[in-house]
Amino acid sequence: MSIFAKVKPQAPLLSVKGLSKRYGTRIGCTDVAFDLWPGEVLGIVGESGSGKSTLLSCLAGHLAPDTGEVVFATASGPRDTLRMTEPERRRLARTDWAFVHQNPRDGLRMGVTAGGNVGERLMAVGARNYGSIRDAATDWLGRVEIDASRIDDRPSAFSGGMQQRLQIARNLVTGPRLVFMDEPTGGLDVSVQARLLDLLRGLVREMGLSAIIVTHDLAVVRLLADRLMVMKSGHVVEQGLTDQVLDDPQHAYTQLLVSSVLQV
Ligand SMILES: Nc1ncnc2c1ncn2[C@@H]1O[C@H](COP(=O)(O)OP(=O)(O)OP(=O)(O)O)[C@@H](O)[C@H]1O
Repeated sequence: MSIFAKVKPQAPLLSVKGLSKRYGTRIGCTDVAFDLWPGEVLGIVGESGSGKSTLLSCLAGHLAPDTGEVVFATASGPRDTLRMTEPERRRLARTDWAFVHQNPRDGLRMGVTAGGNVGERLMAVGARNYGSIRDAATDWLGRVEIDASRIDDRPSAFSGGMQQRLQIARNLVTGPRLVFMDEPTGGLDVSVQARLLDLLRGLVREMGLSAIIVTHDLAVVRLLADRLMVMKSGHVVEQGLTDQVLDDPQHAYTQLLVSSVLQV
């Protein structure tokens, strides 16, 4: 291990303060605040309707919150992404961020080949050489355990697990600095989930990814997340190191969440 490995970076990658979103009188999420440090994986858990998706959508710029700030460490310094122009935010989403949807159909272009799905993301950030784009696509298909012989197949010919792995390749090929994931293993068979989780864990470690993962599955955060945030009725009720929160939950709701899983 490098002697620098344990030195904390000087600035958070993402710094969120006072983030709130209402739908009319209903609370989506309220007064959310946290820092995400480079290389850190944050899990957001909570029951259905607790505000996880609302929060993730606000963080990723898909939904405008009512109040708050989401400061990202851009290459030219910290910027509040909520105060960026739409083209600026779109550029950031293309170059620095990635978003893995629960349903791969929302994150893939189903009419484009597997190789095209990966390659077009490289082209969007300026790659032009056909040969090296195809090489990178082949390499990434291999990294997500899709046989190179499938490069010219469309995702519609893939299984659900393969589609999700292709979506991950499409998102990671450009080396994003922050990855948002919305229930990345949801909707898959248990054995397929386990394999995908294993793959994701390998990639997260190998690439030193910073990620925010929304899930209702505590096994996913146990394996992937360094830190955990527990939400209930739009509020963050507890946050801390994943093992600490899961092994010694302080809030009654977290205790219930953890014990209900253990009883299954
Ligand atoms: N478009 C919308 N219009 C009105 N209310 C909404 C809308 N989207 C979400 N809500 C409400 O906001 C609250 C938080 O919902 P959200 O979808 O963020 O929760 P969640 O934790 O992601 O749930 P799930 O795990 O079921 O996806 C809920 O009360 C929900 O009914």
